[in-house]
Amino acid sequence: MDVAVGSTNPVKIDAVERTLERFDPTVTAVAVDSGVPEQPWSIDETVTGADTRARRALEATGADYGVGLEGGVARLEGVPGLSLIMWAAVTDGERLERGGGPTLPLPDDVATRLEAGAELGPVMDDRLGTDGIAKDEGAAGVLTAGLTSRAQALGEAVACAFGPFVADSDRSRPSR
Ligand SMILES: O=c1[nH]c(=O)c2ncn([C@@H]3O[C@H](COP(=O)(O)OP(=O)(O)OP(=O)(O)O)[C@@H](O)[C@H]3O)c2[nH]1
Ligand SMILES: [Mg+2]
Repeated sequence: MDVAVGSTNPVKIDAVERTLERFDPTVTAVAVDSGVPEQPWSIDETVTGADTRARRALEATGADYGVGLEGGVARLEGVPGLSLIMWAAVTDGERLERGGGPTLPLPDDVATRLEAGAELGPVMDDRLGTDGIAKDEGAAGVLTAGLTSRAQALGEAVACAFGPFVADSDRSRPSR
């Protein structure tokens, strides 16, 4: 199975490789433009970024599947404060399916800086004195003290978006 990922961020490649391990995939990283701002600010923008990355990765390679992963922030109805969200899109060139990853609360000082126009990765680096945390454990790892990691969190989104292509549709349908 050939899978093209619309990013060169190693953490996104890792998320796809570890999630699809059972299919022994050949995973190719493709630099594409997400078509949305570097820091998406809504579910809509985040999902659109994931969709565009998936389509462009597939177009650029002719792989079996294109995968797009996008991180964003959003104020969610019923959830106080600013949330970190992540979405995946998978396409085989005909259909496109989407899946969401975990949602994390962002600390108020981080939210304030994002509201002023900053991007999450650099804000986290500045706060921690690190360089490139988004390519490593990510905000998801830091804000959970390692209980999850960015690769693991993104992997859940990949699994949910990939499911419709590989699940047995009869068995996955609820029986009645
Ligand atoms: O979903 C996430 N989970 C995390 O744990 C995390 N830690 C940092 N960020 C930041 O979120 C912004 C958009 O992310 P993003 O999808 O554009 O990724 P990216 O910029 O790292 O890679 P890419 O654009 O080269 O593919 C960027 O500022 C990332 O640094 C995370 N996003
Ligand atoms: Mg980015």
